[in-house]
Amino acid sequence: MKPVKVGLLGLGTVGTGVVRIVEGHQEDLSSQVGSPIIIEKIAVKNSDKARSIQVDKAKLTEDPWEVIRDPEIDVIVEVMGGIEDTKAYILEGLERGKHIVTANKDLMALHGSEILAKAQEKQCDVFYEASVAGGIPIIRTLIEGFSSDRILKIMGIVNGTTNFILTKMSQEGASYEDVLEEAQKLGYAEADPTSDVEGLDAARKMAILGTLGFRTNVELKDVSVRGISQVSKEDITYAKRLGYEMKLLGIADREDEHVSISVQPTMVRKGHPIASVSGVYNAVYVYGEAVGETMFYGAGAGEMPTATSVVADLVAVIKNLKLGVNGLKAIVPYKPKKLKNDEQISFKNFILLHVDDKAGVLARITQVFAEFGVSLESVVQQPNELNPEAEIIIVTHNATKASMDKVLQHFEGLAVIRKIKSVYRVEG
Ligand SMILES: NC(=O)C1=CN([C@@H]2O[C@H](COP(=O)(O)OP(=O)(O)OC[C@H]3O[C@@H](n4cnc5c(N)ncnc54)[C@H](OP(=O)(O)O)[C@@H]3O)[C@@H](O)[C@H]2O)C=CC1
Ligand SMILES: N[C@@H](CC=O)C(=O)O
Ligand code: NA
Repeated sequence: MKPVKVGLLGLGTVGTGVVRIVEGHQEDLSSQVGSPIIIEKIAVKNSDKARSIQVDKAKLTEDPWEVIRDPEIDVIVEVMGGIEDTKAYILEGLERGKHIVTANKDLMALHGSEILAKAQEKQCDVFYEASVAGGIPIIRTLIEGFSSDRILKIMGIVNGTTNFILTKMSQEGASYEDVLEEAQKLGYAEADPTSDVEGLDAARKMAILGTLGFRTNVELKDVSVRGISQVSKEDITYAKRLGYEMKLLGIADREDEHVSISVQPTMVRKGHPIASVSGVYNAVYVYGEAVGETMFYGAGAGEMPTATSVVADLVAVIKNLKLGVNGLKAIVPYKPKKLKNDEQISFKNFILLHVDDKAGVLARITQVFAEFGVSLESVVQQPNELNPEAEIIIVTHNATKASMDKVLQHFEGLAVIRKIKSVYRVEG
């Protein structure tokens, strides 16, 4: 029973959880893999920093290369974040025959195919369950659970920080800035929270899910992204009044082998299972041709949920080590990529307009929709209490993105429309 030696890159929110679980669940873990698991070395930025757990100082180093080059280490667990330097550490680790577990979606979304190719060449494992929806085993589910099905749609609340913010804004009327600060304190937000609130973090996760779900190489540049920084309390109030919850939703779908992947604030009808996912919780809804609707729910960020996935990957690597089957190719993105164009992408829309309060305005507006072939589900006009203008709230039926863009372009030049206040995708 030779112990398996692990090198840890990073001892922040996630790294601390990894140490807690490896130490706290040692008996259970070693009985599953057949040998003790030892965290041999840990790279940190500042080895003098006070930590919330006790670690043997002799294990700490400020030089990640020391971990990578240690011949005793079998598996590298990368939970320090970063892209270019981190990629170099991981590639060198693989070159030296070390298996990799990472929580780093930034890295996997941008360089996943190169890293996985290197892993293949070296017959090593690279597992990255924590990179999408922290504590939810969604990557394993797409690779193994749905290996027999053909996935048509994936919808995900895959960023805990923004779901936490939108929930607090909706339920408590809290301000965007205050809630963001709270999410940072709780360890949910990225080092630079712009990537959370502007949707980039979710886009990276959707690129990973899209690749696994559709077996085609979805790259970050294929994902259209809009974040939540422009979502106002007023928008959230309207959403609730109409029976929707505002969510930052990643949506990946395919029809006839053409795919589209996007991230945007979306009004989700309250009856849909994803509408009730609140706080830091994440959920991934998967629709498969054979299985139909499924949904996976759990904490998407935070120390212990994320570390659970990291350590589960570690267990998987060690089991493979014992069986001598590391480096098996799990998902091959073998399909040529065909992205939908704007004529093929279609969804329902919510539009809030501020307009002149006079006769004929509503007719003029509905005429524009008709001109571009957009059919309407509902239209409500109400006076604006503060201004001598009216508000028109429109929900369309499914409309192509191309025709909606034309409608909105036309509205820009229409004198009776004072302002296109908000436009959101509607789901559910
Ligand atoms: N936080 C979360 O809920 C989740 C995070 N992730 C991902 O996990 C990874 C880690 O996140 P998180 O734990 O929150 O990050 P933290 O910022 O809390 O921790 C980063 C750790 O890495 C160390 N580190 C940073 N740069 C270097 C460097 N150049 N050399 C050596 N050590 C370094 C830091 O050292 P020091 O302690 O000395 O500062 C720290 O221990 C990221 O990729 C993140 O995207 C994924 C899912 C959820
Ligand atoms: N910042 C991310 C952390 C997990 O990936 C989030 O808020 O979901
Ligand atoms: Na996960």
